Amino acid sequence: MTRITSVSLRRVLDSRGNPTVEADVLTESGGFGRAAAPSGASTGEYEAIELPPTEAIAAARRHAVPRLVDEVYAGDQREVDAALRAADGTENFSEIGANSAVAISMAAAKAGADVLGAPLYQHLGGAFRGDNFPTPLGNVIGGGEHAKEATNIQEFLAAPVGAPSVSEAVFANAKVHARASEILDERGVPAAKGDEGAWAPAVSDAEAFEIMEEAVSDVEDELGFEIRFGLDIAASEMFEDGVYHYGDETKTTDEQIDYVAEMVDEYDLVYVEDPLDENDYEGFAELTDRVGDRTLICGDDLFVTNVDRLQEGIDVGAANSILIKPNQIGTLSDAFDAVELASRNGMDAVISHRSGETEDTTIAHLAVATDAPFIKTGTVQGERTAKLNELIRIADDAV
Ligand SMILES: O=C(O)[C@@H](CO)OP(=O)(O)O
Ligand SMILES: [Mg+2]
Repeated sequence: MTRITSVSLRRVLDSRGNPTVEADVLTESGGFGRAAAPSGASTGEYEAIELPPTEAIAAARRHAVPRLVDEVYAGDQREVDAALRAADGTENFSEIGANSAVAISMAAAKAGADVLGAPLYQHLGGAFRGDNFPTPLGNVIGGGEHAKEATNIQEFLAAPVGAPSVSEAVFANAKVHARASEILDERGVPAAKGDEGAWAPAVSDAEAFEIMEEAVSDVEDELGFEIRFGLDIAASEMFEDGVYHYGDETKTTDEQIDYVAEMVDEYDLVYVEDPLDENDYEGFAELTDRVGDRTLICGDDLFVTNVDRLQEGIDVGAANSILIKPNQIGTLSDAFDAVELASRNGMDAVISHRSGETEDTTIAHLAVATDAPFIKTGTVQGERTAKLNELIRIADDAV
């Protein structure tokens, strides 16, 4: 039997040194699952609500735990997540906190997998899951909300699309990260690291494009397979008073669309996330119309893993992919619904970490379970390598 017999919650450290919620779920037959909530810095306006961990834990103990313990089967994820929603009673988890909800949802999934003796990706993806692996999008240079005084564009992401295996892809991104450091050195530019372990040099976006192009092509030559790159512009963070702010310069929406379209062609970008403000479905649609045949235009803050917002986007052709972050919506069931709606409409679903992370590896399993073309989960740094190494283990049948 997989009935949940205990849910315990505690505060643990995240990678920024902030407290976050960790959940342990135990079942009648001895199944065990543990998971921790990640946390964003460049959060979308429409994300589910993250409460201060102490409050989220107290509220979840009061409202959610009694609805789970002795009531729900860990293997029945829909039932677990419905109990979380019922316990919360709001649209956006403002009562128990999306951080408590997602930690419990993921921990229950792991307990369910444990009971079955199956790896999590198989429990979530089913026996007839494909045998594809996601290409890791690796954050190599970044700024925005993740590092002060660095690039305006939040993330420059290496994408080893031609790697023959997930392991070679992971190591390729690490090489691009190392090569970018050498190039910065050659140019005499010192660089600290941002929240996700990307280099955070005080260079212009134009210079970051050059460095990425050089780093990617050097590693491509060395390894002999295709490596491209992409961006998370996180444009909502730049958008104020109707214009996009690049330091002292500004761009109107039309100029922003032209700029991104030009960069897609000049650098053969494989992926562009949040090129426009989170409320600008029309701008997204125009850009997708212009370049969506040759690159992924991905909605993160635009869709916030929410099926209603995604449906709005589908109706106007606002993007051709969606970023999936379980904590933006609060449960794995909701995240799966978003993946399903996207794929029914011919859109790609890309699975993603947050800038504040823990050693939790759930998203590696989620990416394999959902057959995601890409997973965005950093390049180096422990909380990022936890997921990358888990992908290697999954490919090696070692989880
Ligand atoms: O914008 C993003 O895609 C993420 C992760 O890279 O950042 P944050 O978690 O700060 O929202
Ligand atoms: Mg983003």
